[in-house]
Amino acid sequence: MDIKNKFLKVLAEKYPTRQAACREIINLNAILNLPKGTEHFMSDLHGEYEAFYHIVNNCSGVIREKIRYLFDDKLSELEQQELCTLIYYPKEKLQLLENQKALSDDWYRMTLYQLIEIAKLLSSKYTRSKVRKAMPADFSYIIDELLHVQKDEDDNQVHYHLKIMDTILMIHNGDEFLIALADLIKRLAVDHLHIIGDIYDRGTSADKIMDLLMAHHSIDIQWGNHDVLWMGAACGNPVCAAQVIQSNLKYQNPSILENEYGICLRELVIFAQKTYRESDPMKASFQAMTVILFKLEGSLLKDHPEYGMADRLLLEYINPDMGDFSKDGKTYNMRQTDFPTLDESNPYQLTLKEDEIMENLRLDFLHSSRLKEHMTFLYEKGSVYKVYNQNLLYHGCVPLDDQGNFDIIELYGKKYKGKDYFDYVDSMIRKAWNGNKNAIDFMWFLWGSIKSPLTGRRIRTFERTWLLDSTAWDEEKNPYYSFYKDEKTCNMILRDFGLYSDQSHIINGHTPVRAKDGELPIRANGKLIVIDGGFCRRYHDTTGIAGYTLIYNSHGLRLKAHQPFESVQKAITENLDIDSDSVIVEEEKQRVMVKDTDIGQQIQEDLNDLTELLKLY
Ligand SMILES: O=P(O)(O)OC[C@H]1O[C@](O)(COP(=O)(O)O)[C@@H](O)[C@@H]1O
Ligand SMILES: [Mn+2]
Repeated sequence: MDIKNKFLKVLAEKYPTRQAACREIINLNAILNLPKGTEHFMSDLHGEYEAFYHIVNNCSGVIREKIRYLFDDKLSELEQQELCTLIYYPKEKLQLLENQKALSDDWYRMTLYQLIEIAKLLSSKYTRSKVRKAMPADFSYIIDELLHVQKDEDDNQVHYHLKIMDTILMIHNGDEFLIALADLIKRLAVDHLHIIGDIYDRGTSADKIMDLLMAHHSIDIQWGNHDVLWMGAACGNPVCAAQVIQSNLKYQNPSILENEYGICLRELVIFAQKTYRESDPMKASFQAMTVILFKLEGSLLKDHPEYGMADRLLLEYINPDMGDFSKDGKTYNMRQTDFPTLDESNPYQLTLKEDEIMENLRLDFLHSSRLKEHMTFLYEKGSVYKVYNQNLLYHGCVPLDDQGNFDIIELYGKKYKGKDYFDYVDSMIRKAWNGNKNAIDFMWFLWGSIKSPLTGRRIRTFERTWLLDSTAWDEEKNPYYSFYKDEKTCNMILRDFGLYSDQSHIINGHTPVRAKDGELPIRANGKLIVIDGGFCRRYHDTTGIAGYTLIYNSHGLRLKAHQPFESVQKAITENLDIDSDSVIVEEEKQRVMVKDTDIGQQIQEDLNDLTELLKLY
């Protein structure tokens, strides 16, 4: 038997009769002709758990739009807003309403009815089976019934549904039912979530974001430079670990290290207080860790001349006695002038104590079970880039040369560019997780190099931390960031990744969009979209808004520009939502259906096989 017949024989086991095959063909064809599910794109979450949690709950403003669409002439602005909050935070809002004695059977009846209307609207573009699978198991039968009211002559169905509602209320199951409906609504509003990198650093609670992402029904992640830094630390790279600790100390956020990931700073704090003049323990620890960081960085870069980052060997230019820094005939004053552990004849050597402290910290990263859980998830759902429904997603850049051509990167006797380079980097990141020493070291290159697809900048932590003269802080950017405004460049990149369609876009994170200076997130005649979510509070002054998220549904692409978020507490008590303006990036001439998507392609292949099988029956 040839391979094809063998395959059909296996398929025949699944569809043993002509009718079984026919039924599947009809079902699959039906699915192909439904509108595509909604994709949401977010990036640069930077540990801002509350703002992220809110955007996930309000589905980038989509819930608000649906409520307006259904109830604008029936409910006041305030009532609509209350209903929104109830969907976003059902448990908390119910508690609040109960405290205010605002709950009654009539309220439940009216509210549950409204929620069912919203769920009906959102479920209309999915198959009944898919919607049912999305329902919380305890209520799936009842919700399924209620979503499919059919009017008959005597209104029997309506009567039947009223009875269902009465029973729910009689046995005081209204809260659970309401929560189940609110969850279903949010689940249906976003079919798939893309996170285009930088979950970690700056904000306080990246770990809580990770917990939330792990509970999401459908998600992919493109690693950002900050994520890869944490991944490097979790793989056992001491330089990555030192950088993670240094920047979290800078942001006065030792809690994520100590309380969430069990990385114990005690030894470091005691050592720093004993060794440095600074009296504040956190500041002293920051100074001690910064010195350790640049010593480790120097040693690693000396081991790896192939990274081309020797310009980062900077400790040797410090004059510890003068407390200044001289290089290339220029002398700079320094923010830190106390260097008790720096040996001028051997500046990159850790002292015995520094080495002992750092080794213990490195082991803490390596052995933290919560970190392992989160990193395993990042590895499973993540990659350097993703091609999804004809779009290309990545965090940083595709390295280009000064002429705007793909830069050729030579590593270990091989040359890479474009997609091949991305694939190489992806494989190195995975090797690091499997303990390959060279790959573990490489994680530092990916954090700091102008040729790293995740970073694309010459990272200058040394200058930014220590030199007072801010003209030395500028981080040169990869030429990509000037050429990516050209449609030609974007098309060149897309083609390299096998994307030739007019509907293809590059979706990029990493760079805050300065909306207040009139900067737009859309580049290259619409071919490239930068969607830094701008969750990071520290950047709000520079950008003027909180940032952007992107929505791709069957009608096209829409950007949502979000105003800054106050707090979950205020959202619940005062119904404060994030105000979001919608900008249409591209409207599809024809509605995009499942048949036009990646899943549609798979279904079409299944259909072809089934049609072959049918011929044999
Ligand atoms: O603004 P901070 O937190 O001081 O960090 C500055 C550093 O972060 C970076 O901006 C990288 O972070 P992003 O990827 O979020 O831009 C570096 O370029 C820079 O050295
Ligand atoms: Mn970034």
